[in-house]
Amino acid sequence: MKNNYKNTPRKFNKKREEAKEKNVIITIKRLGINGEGIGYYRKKIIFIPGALPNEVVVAKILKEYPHYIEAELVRIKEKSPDRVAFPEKVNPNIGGLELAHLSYEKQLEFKKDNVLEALKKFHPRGYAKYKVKNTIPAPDQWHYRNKASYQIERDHGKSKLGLYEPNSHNLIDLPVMPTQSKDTQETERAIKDLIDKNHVFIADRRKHLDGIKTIVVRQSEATREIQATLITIGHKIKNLMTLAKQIMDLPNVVSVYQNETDWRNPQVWGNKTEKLLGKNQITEVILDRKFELSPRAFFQLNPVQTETLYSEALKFLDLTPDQTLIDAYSGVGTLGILAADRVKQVVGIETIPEAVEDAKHNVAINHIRNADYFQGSVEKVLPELKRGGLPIDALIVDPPRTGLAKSLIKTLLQVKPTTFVYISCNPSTLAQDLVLLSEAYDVRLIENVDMLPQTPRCECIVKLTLRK
Ligand SMILES: C[S@@+](CC[C@H](N)C(=O)[O-])C[C@H]1O[C@@H](n2cnc3c(N)ncnc32)[C@H](O)[C@@H]1O
Repeated sequence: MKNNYKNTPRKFNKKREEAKEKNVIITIKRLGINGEGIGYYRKKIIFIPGALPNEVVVAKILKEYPHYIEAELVRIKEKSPDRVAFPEKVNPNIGGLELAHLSYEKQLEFKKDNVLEALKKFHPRGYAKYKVKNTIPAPDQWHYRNKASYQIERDHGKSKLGLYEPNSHNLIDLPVMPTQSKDTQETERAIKDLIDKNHVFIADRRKHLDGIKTIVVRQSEATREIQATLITIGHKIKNLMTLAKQIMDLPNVVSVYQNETDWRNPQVWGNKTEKLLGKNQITEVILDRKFELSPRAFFQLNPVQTETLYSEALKFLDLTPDQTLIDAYSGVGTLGILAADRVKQVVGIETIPEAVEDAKHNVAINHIRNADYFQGSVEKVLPELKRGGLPIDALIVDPPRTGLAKSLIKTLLQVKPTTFVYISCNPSTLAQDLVLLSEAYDVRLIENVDMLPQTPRCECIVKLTLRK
């Protein structure tokens, strides 16, 4: 098999250029949580992205730290039977394809092991008895992402559109991204061409130039509608409206937004979002319910697996008609709306105001009468609702990668909902949260759904049972 790493020109950032160049031969022992090969060199752990367990590789040391070494794969001397060909014409340095050189079967095993390793590391009470099920595979392992968020830059008079190499300012132009859906990829590239054609400014930090910084394209799987958002540095960008009109003429585009940010903001999105043209939202359908989505609202980006994830979560919830279900970290209201006909009432909590507006609207369009959504942080709003007399007997939490706030865990250990399901996209914060939650709850079952093939990421569903 061709060694895809051998002929790939790799760009080095400054830190790497300064690093001492040194080639070493390493036997890879296992994969790290980010999918990198791990071996040992002079008793120090050495991380080699792109290398697989049981391979013998030649690696170049990039940087040596007191407890570990970062290295780059130069050549594979002994290849793993689990290695598969890395997609052609794709730069292996981009994020999102960290496991694309590993067979899919082994990717699924890796994702389960990642959960087991996190449990072993933080050892919540009784963890050895947790049943972690085999990872549910995704039917489509390529072209599944229905949202793209690409950065745009001008480099020597030519524009580049793609993703930054992890931990660097090196933007990799991405004419091909094999996990991205064809429509979102083509729309991104078409918008880039229109930016060039209309001479719309691209933001430039060094020259203090306002302009477009990021292009976000999201498509509904059900209706095929596309929403495009131009994230800009500064508000007034010359020819932006002309550009928006031309974007509206692209296939399936129904809505164009501008989101404004500034260089001080480390996040992709700024706080001001304004519709330029078209519809307010695009409509997605999940398990026969409709969901209208504003640009900033979170929504899973693998629509086929989203149905699997939510179906499994609903099974785990095991609700009864007398219960009040709290949908914590509710986004546009998905889980609560899907569960509404099984309980007395649903109360959702979410920080992003636009997502809360979407959730309320989604309640209405699905003709649901027993669900309400509140804006604010779960750690603040949940105790307020409790003080106001709301019964909290069923709870689903679906936090971001950072997991649950300690103050929220404290509240939960006092409130003790009898039905409790935790959806997590980060086994490490999940395991740490379980250390505290296992003071009052047992964990019997963890389901793992592969939402993002070719990446080390996984989505766990945990059923917590209140100890008697
Ligand atoms: C992983 S998403 C889950 C969304 C939703 N459950 C779904 O399946 O689409 C996490 C959501 O939590 C929101 N969020 C982040 N921190 C929060 C907090 N402290 N309190 C409430 N919501 C929060 C984010 O805006 C995002 O919508």
